[in-house]
Amino acid sequence: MEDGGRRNEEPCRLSFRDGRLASRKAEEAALRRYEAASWLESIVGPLRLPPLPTEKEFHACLRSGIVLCNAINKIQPGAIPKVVVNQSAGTAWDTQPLPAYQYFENIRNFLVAVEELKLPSFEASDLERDNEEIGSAAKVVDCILTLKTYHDFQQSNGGNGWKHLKSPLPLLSTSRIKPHVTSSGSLRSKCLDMSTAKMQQSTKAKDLNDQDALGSLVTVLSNLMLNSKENIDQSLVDSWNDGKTDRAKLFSKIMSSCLDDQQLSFIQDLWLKGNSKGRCSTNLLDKHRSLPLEHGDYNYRNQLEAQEKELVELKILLSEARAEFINLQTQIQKDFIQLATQIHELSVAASGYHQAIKENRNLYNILQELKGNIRVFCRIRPIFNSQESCIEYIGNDGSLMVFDPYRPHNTRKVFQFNKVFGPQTTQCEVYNETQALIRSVMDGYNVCIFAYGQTGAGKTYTMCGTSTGLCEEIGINHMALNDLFHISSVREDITYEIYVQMVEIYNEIVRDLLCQDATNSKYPFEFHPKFTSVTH
Ligand SMILES: Nc1ncnc2c1ncn2[C@@H]1O[C@H](COP(=O)(O)OP(=O)(O)OP(=O)(O)O)[C@@H](O)[C@H]1O
Repeated sequence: MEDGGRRNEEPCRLSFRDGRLASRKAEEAALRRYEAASWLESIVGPLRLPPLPTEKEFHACLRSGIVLCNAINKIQPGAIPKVVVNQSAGTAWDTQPLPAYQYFENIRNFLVAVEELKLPSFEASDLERDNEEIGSAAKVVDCILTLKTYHDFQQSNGGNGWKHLKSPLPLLSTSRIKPHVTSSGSLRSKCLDMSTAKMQQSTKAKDLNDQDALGSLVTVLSNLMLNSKENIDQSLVDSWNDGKTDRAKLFSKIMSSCLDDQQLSFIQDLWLKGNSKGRCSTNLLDKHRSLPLEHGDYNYRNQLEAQEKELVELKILLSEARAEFINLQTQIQKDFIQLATQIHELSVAASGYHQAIKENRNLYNILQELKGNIRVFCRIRPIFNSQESCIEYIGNDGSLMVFDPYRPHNTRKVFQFNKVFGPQTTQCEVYNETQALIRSVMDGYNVCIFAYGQTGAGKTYTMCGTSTGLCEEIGINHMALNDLFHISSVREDITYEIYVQMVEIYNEIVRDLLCQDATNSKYPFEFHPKFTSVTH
């Protein structure tokens, strides 16, 4: 009552679903009928059936048994020695109907022939006019399509191999299958009768080594399974037909649902022998492995076991490598953290260092200021030839006493300088006294060094050196520039731009010494990227 009540609650939904299912099944049955009719026409000639014959039209065509007998005789010559025909009408099925007993003889002969081929059969009554049993039409179509498959298989393999197999249909489609079906009626019990095939496997199945034969076998088995699809889940059939699912897997699934272990073992033996690449389904392999093997199958089993062993070893290696990788990764992370800490410490130290340098520079420049922003040095040139020296005394404190050699007692004079360089003083010693000021230039201070004296006193010699090219005789200008470039290269954090001008002031005339035009005296002159120096 409750069920009935529930059904009444959703009548539309249930009837719609049922209607869709029925329509789909009817459509499928029509297609299969079309396929069967087309094949029969290709074998026995035109049947004068409409393109999509109804079940009634199809049965009417087959009812005399002439078409079926002719078809089986074509694919198995002599299967039915005598086909009863209407002499007046020839072999056409739709001219004059035969008496019932005559066409019954044809149908009976056909069914016997089919049975001898161990193909799915049906009952003669399935073709009777008043038989409306559900599935009777499908059984006839199944039988014809299996006959078609058998024919295709024969053509592709020269007739070899088929006899090893029995179709599932004799077991399932007709009343003859009933003794084989278990009381539970489960799908697993509805299996192929492979016992005969198993016995013959060692002799004839060995012929199926070649890939084409194996492919055909798969096709045939698949078609058989699908032809007997009342034994298979509708979902599997749908999956097969939609073409999206991997057919090899689907085949394996179908086989698993229709065959028992022994039968699976047989199919698998064939598959393994024909498929050296081992592409067969894993499920089948597992089932195959659990069964006792015949001689010759041990190679496959050994190969499988060796590969499994290698796989296990590879897995162990992989896990070890993975663990090692994780260790390394952890170690690298630790190293990175340590490195980051050290870099941070270094940057702190560097900033402290820069601060210290800055303070140092400031102190340095303060010291220069304290020493005096203007410093006056005196350099005494060596005496040449017969000249007489006028130097009386040179003090370390920058004092200098001179006298007139012609009047030595009355003319002594003392002068005070920051420093006095004697006649033996080298260029380097003179530069050392000015170097501290020159370095202040690099910290932004303005510095001017110039030489003053009478003609021939040694101004040019001191500032520019001589043209001998000797290193110890280069002047203060060159040494100062060397020093400036050295400091700029050491202080990488500061970019310096250095320009050079060389000017002569002589007789109140200013002249650019680096200019191509020596007469140019228009001041200010263009800067040259060398150094700046002024001589007097
Ligand atoms: N300290 C020194 N040691 C050796 N030779 C010197 C020294 N000073 C100058 N001389 C030499 O004395 C000569 C005259 O020097 P210099 O040309 O430098 O004088 P000046 O002051 O530049 O003269 P002017 O004003 O006429 O240009 C040069 O031959 C020079 O080599």
